[in-house]
Amino acid sequence: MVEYQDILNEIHDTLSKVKNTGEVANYIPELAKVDKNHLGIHLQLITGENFAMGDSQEKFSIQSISKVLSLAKAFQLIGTSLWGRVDVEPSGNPFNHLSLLELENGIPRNPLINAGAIVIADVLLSNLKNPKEDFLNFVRELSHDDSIEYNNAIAESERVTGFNNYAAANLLKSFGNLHNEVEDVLDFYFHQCSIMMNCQQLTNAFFVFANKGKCLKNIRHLSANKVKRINAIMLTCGFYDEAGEFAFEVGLPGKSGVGGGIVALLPHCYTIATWAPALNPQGNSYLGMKALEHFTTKTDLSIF
Ligand SMILES: NC(=O)CC[C@H](N)C(=O)O
Repeated sequence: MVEYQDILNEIHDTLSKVKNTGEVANYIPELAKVDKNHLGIHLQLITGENFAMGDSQEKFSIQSISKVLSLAKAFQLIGTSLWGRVDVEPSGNPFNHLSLLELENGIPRNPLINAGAIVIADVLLSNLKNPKEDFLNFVRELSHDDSIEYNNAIAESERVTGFNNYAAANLLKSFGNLHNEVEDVLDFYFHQCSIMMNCQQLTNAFFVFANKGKCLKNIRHLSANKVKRINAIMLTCGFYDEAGEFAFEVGLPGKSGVGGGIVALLPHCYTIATWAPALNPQGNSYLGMKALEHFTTKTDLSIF
């Protein structure tokens, strides 16, 4: 029997002695206000048991973690026709890289880099009646939690400094791969990134990817086939130019966000979320990566 709580406590002790060389994201001014010394972990087993450590109940902005949830909704809505507008190859580049997009005629490398997520946002705008409301409801349904909300101050903070994302959206528009107006698509995108969740809520929302498409309450939201594809995209593209490093160190499909969150999962076994706001130079949580490396090494529970 694995002593999960002991392992989480050990990780906390080990990491509290590590010099945290990361920095909080400051290109979105609202995110720069967060204290970099938080550390939380929540573990949700497929059997229903839960284990937690540190600041696992504090909410933070999920940022790019939302890209997996928007992808799931878009895939649920329009199926495989999605792959005509966005590819499924790792980019090997930072999340906001632009030049590949021009070279590859406005087809983003994958749905988890910014340009890809902006195309997904466009798909949702075209296929949902009340896009922001409907998407938030989808996230709430997956998590079984109606308290989940957008953070308008963070969305606005990102909008006024979002020059790179405006560039990506305009490039996509020039190639005909954005059907709605740039301003409307980005308004949706900035809001999805602003969603506030804690580690436990993230493990609940991602349960569907560990459980062949069924959520914690055993309701089917996605087919097992779609979940297989989404997990493959998380494994190969979830950490941008550090996807190889995350597979090597941790060995799980997962997704990070510049709010300092990471969520990862072992199919048929567990979901786990970490929050530690200081980021490494690739934009992934410095201590979160270390915590997950310790966890899969100590438990010997990774996909490999
Ligand atoms: N990696 C991230 O979390 C980036 C998301 C952020 N909202 C951006 O578009 O820059």
